[in-house]
Amino acid sequence: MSNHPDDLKAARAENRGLLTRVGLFSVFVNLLMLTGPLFMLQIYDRVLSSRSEPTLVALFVLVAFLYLMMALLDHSRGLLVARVAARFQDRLDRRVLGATMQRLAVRAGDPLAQTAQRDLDGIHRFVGSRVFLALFDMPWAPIFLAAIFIFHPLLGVVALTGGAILVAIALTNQRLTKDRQQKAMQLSEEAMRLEGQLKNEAETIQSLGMMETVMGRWQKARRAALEADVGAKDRADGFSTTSRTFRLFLQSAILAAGAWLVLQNALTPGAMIAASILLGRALAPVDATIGQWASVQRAQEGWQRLSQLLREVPPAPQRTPLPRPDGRLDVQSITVTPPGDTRYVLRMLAFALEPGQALGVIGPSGSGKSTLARALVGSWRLAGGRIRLGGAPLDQYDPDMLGRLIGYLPQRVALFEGTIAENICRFDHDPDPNDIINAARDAGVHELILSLPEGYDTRIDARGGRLSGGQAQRVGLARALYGAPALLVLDEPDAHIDREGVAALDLTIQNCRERGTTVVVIAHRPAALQSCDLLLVLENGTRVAFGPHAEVMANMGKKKPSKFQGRIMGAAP
Ligand SMILES: Nc1ncnc2c1ncn2[C@@H]1O[C@H](COP(=O)(O)OP(=O)(O)OP(=O)(O)O)[C@@H](O)[C@H]1O
Repeated sequence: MSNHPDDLKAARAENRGLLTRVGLFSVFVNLLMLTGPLFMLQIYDRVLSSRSEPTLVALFVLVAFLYLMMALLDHSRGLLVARVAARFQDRLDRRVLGATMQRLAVRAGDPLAQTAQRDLDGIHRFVGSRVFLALFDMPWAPIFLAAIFIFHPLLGVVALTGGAILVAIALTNQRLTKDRQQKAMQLSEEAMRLEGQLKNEAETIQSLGMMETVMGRWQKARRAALEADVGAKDRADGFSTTSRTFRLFLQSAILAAGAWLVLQNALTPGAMIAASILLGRALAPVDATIGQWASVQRAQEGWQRLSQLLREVPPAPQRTPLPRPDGRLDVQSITVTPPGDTRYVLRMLAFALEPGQALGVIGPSGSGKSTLARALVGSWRLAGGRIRLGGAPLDQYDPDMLGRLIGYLPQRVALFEGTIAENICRFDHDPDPNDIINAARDAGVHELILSLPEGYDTRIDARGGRLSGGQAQRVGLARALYGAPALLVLDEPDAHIDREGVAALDLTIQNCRERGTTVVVIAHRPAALQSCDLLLVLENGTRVAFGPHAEVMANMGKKKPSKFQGRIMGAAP
């Protein structure tokens, strides 16, 4: 567990000044709430008995002024909490999305990361709402109840007993609705996740004729979420109605008790009415909180989940900027386990490359090639060993800087909504157009981009838009080459390309090598590895051969060929 300061608490502390003001305004608003009961007292006990019209007018003007003040203060605290909520969200937006991305990059589908942004929204909505203000009014309930005691102890006892019953209803509500609400939220999350997946894979679903079945699955998930939601709402509504009705009944009960006391000449009619109003004021925040309990709970649980996520994904520490490294790559006995897993997928793997060398990595499916690529680009942490680039361990580089030093073409190329140029320069704020064009030239995709209607300014969507799989992969290669990285890691760059594309790739690797860029290429087809001077063979996460390309191939040929070796040796370029 990290010992970095809790981001949520820090964001809350930043708003302490505003929240203190909300508290202060709440003091005055609650004091001004006494206007109604006091007015009532004066009308019944002073105006009606003295039959003085000037007193009535004076009191009325005073009351109008006090109510105006109360409205202004209440509105001001409403404005303040809206700003607190906005500031809180703005302070945490980047941090939460950053932690979400960091977590999802290594643990796809992580539940904490999936809900993080919605949790932050839930807190934002709660803090900016009236029910949040009700929490500031809550401490005044005992004071109002004590004031009722001053009128008459019997009224105080009625009010206190009623208040205790209402609090008991609130606590029971919390205990009994919690599980249902959690279940409803969880099912709704699942349905939303499924919906997101369906939208992303709409094309595949349609072409595989899966529309009916997946829609059925989705509808089942939605119905389950709806049913749970209705169940949770039913129970919450039951409590809310009980609490509201009981509060109204209590006001009548206190009026009845007051009337009885008036009949006994133990109380004035003004005090009877004032006590009833005071009771209403005292219990209003409890009632409001019960009515909006779902949003209170959502915010509370969201806070806990967010707090756990931010604790588990601390912000990247500030690194002393290192000088730009050369392409020396030293992989020192690394052991890698996939995030959230305990299996070793790479074990004690070691090799070293000099600037300008190119290493081809081959091995059967599941042997750990992509895992090596992820470890080399620093996206998967090492369980043991070290990787050094230009002499410095990868974790000593600033992550963004590392991203620029290492060009990476993942197995599944993901492009982003924007122009081709923006995609190549990774949405750099102030890119040098020459760097973009050079990267595209190096990737052999410049001519192709020029042939598009708007050239480099052609807009594409997340799926590549009008680009074919092979074209998207070459744009991905240009993106990897942008900024002349010190190390280039290509994971199956030949997956979607034809013979011509393979020749272009070969040229790209040669050019990189001449510039001193170290290249690691993972490929199934030997043709894609022609310009690699070294070969690494992986099997079951361990190194079974490493050395000059020709030597490794020759040795593999001498051994009794395994199914995989046979494929590699026999495959035509
Ligand atoms: N995110 C993950 N979580 C858990 N295990 C994983 C994860 N990604 C890969 N693995 C496991 O790690 C092992 C190595 O996978 P890797 O993707 O590195 O193989 P590969 O050699 O690149 O295979 P291929 O040639 O099919 O792409 C496999 O057994 C795989 O099941």
